[in-house]
Amino acid sequence: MTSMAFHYSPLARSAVRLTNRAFHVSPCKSRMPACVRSYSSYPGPTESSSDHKSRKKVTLTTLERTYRRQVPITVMTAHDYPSAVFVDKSGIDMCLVGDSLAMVALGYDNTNRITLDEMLHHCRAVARGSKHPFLVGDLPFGSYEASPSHALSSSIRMIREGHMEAVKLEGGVEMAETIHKITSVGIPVLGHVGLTPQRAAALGGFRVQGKTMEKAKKLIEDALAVQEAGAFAIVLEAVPEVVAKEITNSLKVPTIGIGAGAGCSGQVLVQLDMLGVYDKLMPKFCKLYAEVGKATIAGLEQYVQEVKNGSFPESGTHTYPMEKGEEEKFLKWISEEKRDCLK
Ligand SMILES: Nc1nc(=O)c2c([nH]1)NC[C@@H]1CN(c3ccc(C(=O)N[C@@H](CCC(=O)O)C(=O)O)cc3)CN21
Ligand SMILES: CC(C)C(=O)C(=O)O
Repeated sequence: MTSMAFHYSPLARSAVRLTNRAFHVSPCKSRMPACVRSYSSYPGPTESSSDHKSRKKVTLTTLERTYRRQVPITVMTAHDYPSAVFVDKSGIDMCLVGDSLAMVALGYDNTNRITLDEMLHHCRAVARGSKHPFLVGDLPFGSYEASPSHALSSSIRMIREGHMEAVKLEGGVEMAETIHKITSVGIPVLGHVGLTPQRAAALGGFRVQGKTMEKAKKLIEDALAVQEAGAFAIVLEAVPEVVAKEITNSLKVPTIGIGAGAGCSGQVLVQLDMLGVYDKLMPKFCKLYAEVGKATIAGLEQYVQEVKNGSFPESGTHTYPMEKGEEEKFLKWISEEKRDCLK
């Protein structure tokens, strides 16, 4: 496709050049639920600060408006129902079922083992939990590289069987024809350039990309090709801050950075990393926002201790009574049975 060849020139950059400042978004008011059912000792879920009940569904139009207003787009991964509910409740704009789940949720050493069928299983669970964010499913390794039509059938499955609204795929200039094919039938595509983990072996591991002038130029060409092929946004993973900023300024679509600095139009992190759950790998770019892993182990250890010493479960609190008067009758019958047995 000759039309897909891009030659970057800093002078020919898009007119919609955005300055990426830190934008202050006023927090939504928090509201307690009017009525909390309490038929068990579990008090029920509480409302988060983003007041998810009154939230509108995020669509491509919403995302475009957010980008135009220069408000950073928030993206977070989810891989199952509870992690999707957390994303939904916290006011995140876009929920990504990333193939990093192969590592963080399934324990593989890289992302290439997971199949499309396995991804679809996780995507459906996420779709059940995340009702407001825009939903993107990652096309896993092997499900889109062979040909544009192979990629299109995988994308259709992602929408129909995975209940996602868009797909993400890794690659630059070489994937432009594929992205064009998918977007031309109305399936939104999120591009992904820079460190593309599915190609980690060829890249020599999970390495920062675009560290030399020549490699940075190639990244800009890749991003422009992905944009021109119809991607609605592009993930920039592990690229120097200055390069990510320049790519962002060159594009008419938002960039979603991960390890790419604050100059991007939005940010994404892997949920189990930023919550301090996954402990095998912690990329330099990841900030720890909670220590859920530590809290979980402390909770489990206390449970072990209390079961062993008999303080859990507590009678009356975690137990069920018989109907009124039935316990006495039952105990009396038991003692009579025992007496009969001893005869
Ligand atoms: N749990 C998890 N979090 C992720 O963010 C993530 C995955 N898994 N798996 C797929 C990719 C791989 N990612 C990674 C993993 C490690 C580094 C990392 O440690 N990079 C080194 C720099 C190496 C170099 O100099 O090139 C670093 O210091 O951050 C970066 C991205 C991001 N993705
Ligand atoms: C980190 C994001 C961008 C991703 O690709 C994933 O979670 O797989």
